[in-house]
Amino acid sequence: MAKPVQIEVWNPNGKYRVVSTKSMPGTRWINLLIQQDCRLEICTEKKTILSVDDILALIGDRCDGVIGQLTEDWGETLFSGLSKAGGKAFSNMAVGYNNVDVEAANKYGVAVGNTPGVLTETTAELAASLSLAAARRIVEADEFMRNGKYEGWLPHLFVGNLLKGQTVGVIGAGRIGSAYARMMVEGFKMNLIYYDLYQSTPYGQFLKANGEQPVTWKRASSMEEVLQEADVISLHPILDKTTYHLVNKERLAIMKKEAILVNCSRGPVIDEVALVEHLRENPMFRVGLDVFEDEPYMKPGLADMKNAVVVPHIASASKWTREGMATLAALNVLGKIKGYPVWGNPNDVDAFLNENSPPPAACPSIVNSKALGLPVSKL
Ligand SMILES: NC(=O)c1ccc[n+]([C@@H]2O[C@H](COP(=O)([O-])OP(=O)(O)OC[C@H]3O[C@@H](n4cnc5c(N)ncnc54)[C@H](O)[C@@H]3O)[C@@H](O)[C@H]2O)c1
Ligand SMILES: O=C(O)[C@H](O)CO
Repeated sequence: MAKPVQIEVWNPNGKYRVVSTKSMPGTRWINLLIQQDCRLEICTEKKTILSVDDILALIGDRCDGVIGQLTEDWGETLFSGLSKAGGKAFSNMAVGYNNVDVEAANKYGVAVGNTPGVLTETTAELAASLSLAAARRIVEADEFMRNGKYEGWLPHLFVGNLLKGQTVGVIGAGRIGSAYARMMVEGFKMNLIYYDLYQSTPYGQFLKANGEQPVTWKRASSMEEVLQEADVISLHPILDKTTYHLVNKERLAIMKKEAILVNCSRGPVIDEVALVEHLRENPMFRVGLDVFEDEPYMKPGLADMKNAVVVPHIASASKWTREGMATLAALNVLGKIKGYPVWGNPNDVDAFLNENSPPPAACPSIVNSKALGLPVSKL
C-alpha cells in the first residue's frame, strides 16, 4: 500500500478527477480544468522527483487523467495503475517524452500528450545564450570580478571567440534547432551547416524563399561533416536509441580544438564522461550545457571545468512559455476526458494559447493518436 501524498484540491465536487504531479506556473490551466467540471488535485509534496509509488498513491482508485513531469518514470506500472483507476489521459508538461514508455501507454489505451511549439523560441534563446556565454567566457569573467581579481584592462584578459562569419552547426534541425539557427544566422551573420536524420527543408529554404542569402547554408550528408566544419555546434534532436551518446569520444575528437558545443536537448545525447576528458585535454574547447546525463547529477570533474558553462535544465523557463506548457498539458488531458478530437497540426498550437478566447475543443498534441486511432479535429 503506497504512502499518502500531500495534495491541494480545487473544485472538490467536480465530476472528473484530474491529478497534477506538480504545481505549474500560471492559473489559466487550473481555471480551464475547473470550468469544465474537473476536480483538480495538485501534489504539494516538497520532494523534487516523485517516485512511481508516490504517483500511484496520487492516482488512487479513481482518476480520469494525470498531468506529469519529465522527471517521472511513466512506464508499465503507472499506465496500468492509471488504467485500473479508469484513466485514459496522461500529458507530460514537456515537448520531450523520453521518460514515457509509449508502447505501454498504447497497451492500456492511454493517450500521451506533450507540449510542442510553445517552448521553441524560449529554448532556442537559451541555446543562443549558452553559445555566447561559452564563446565570450562570461561565467569565468563574472567569477573573476566577484573574487576581486580585476586589476585593470589587459590585452590577454578573457580572450574568446568572434562569432560573425564563423560557421554554426545544428544537429537535429526540427522546431528548436531551426529557431536557434535563425537566431545565430540573422543575429550574428554566421554560416549554417545542419544535419537531421529526417528533415529536408528547414531554415535554408526559408531564406531562399524570401529572396535572402546573407550567409551560406547547407544540409550535411553526415553528422561528422557538421562536427568537422562548424565553430559552434548546438544539439537539438529528440532522445531515442538513434541519438543516445550521439556525441562520443570519437566524434569529439574530430571537432575543431576551439569549437563550442551546446546541449539543450537531453543529457544522454552526449557521453558526459568522454566530454569531461575532452574538456580537460582541450582547454580552448568550450561547452554550454543545460542538460546532463544523470540529472540532477553531473559526471565527476565537470563542475571543475572552467571551459564549461552549466545551468540546471532551464531552457524552457520563461514565464510565458511555462504558463503555456501548463495550459497545453492540461488541455491534452481535458480534451481526452471530454472525448475531443486531436488538433491537426501540433506545430501550430497558438489557438490554445490565446488568453482572450476559449481554446478549441481539441487535444493540442497527442503523440500516440495514430496508434490509438483517435479522430483528428477539422477545426
Ligand atoms: N532543455 C530543455 O529544457 C528542452 C526544452 C525543449 C525541448 N528539449 C528537447 O529538445 C528536443 C527537440 O524539441 P523540438 O521541439 O525541436 O522537436 P522536433 O521534433 O521539432 O525536432 C527534433 C529533430 O531531431 C531530429 N532527429 C531525430 N533523430 C535524429 C538523429 N539521430 N540525428 C539527427 N537528428 C535527429 C528529428 O528529425 C527532428 O527534426 C525535445 O525532444 C526535447 O528532448 C529540451
Ligand atoms: O522537453 C522539454 O520540454 C524540456 O526538457 C522542458 O521544457
